[in-house]
Amino acid sequence: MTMENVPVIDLSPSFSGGEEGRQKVAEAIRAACEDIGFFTVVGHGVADATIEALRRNAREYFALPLAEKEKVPQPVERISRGYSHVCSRGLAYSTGKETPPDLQESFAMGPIDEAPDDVRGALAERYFFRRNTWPHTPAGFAAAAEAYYREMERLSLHILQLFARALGLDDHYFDDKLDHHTSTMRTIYYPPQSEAPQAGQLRAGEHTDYGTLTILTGDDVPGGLQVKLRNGGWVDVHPLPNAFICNIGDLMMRWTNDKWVSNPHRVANPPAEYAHIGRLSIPFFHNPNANAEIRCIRAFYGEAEAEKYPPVKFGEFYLSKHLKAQNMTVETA
Ligand SMILES: O=C(O)CCC(=O)C(=O)O
Ligand SMILES: [Fe+2]
Repeated sequence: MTMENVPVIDLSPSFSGGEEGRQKVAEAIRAACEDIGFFTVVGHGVADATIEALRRNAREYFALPLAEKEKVPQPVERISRGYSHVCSRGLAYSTGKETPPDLQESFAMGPIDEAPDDVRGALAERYFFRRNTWPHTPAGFAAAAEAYYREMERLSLHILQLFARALGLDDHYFDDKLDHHTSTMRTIYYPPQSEAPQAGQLRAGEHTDYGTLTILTGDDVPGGLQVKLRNGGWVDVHPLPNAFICNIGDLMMRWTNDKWVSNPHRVANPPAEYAHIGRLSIPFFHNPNANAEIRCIRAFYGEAEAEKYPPVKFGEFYLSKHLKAQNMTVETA
């Protein structure tokens, strides 16, 4: 890895620049994904007002008393819906590491669309297509989150098509693996730290994301996102105004037999003089269909190079990591 900073990529030529524009943007994405695994996008076409409306509602929500926030709790299946309180998860557990839990609270949602036929009535419907539920206050939270989620659906499909091109595949290679996607979105609040964290405790422990692509807006404050370099060092990722930070998840690594890296990242604690500042961040985790089979693409292995990962069904792969991050295992009954 040679990049020490997250590159900024203007997506506008990929919307309006025809074949040449798409190719140019795909090349820039390929360079980032073969290296640091993170890139910032501008020219994405999402209106500032859509981003701001969700950020405002999320801030209002997290400022409510705990009892109010707990009125829409995370369901017993421990899936990404509803409110999760501070210290209810540890992202480093998903990598098998023992740390104190993460200093964050969140409110999560999943697909707005209904379960497809191949999932309806199966366990996967309960885990991936459970209806979203919303608090009464702030009154605009649900609408703002759904409008933003719809924009993320559009943008993530566009970027996945650029991924396909960047990998030398047909632009639509991934389309049929994503047409009933199971993406989730979390509004996360990292509260001010009135006490020093425990040894090894972070706002978000070191991990890689489990899906295809994460698209994030976050406050640029001390105690923010950091990405791990190959030499073991950490570099701060500074969100630009009205831009999104993108990073690839484990599935891109599995599909490409490690040609693309899903890079470890974490959210650091603020230094003591900034410990009174909370941080809001909103990752959209793009995930494929529950039943999509994730196996190394033929072009990425050959005579000399074996497939590094056995084929997995996305739903099973995801649940095992997601539940591990909460010290849980999959319930199969
Ligand atoms: O809050 C952030 O900036 C990153 C959060 C993150 O990496 C995650 O929740 O997977
Ligand atoms: Fe992450």
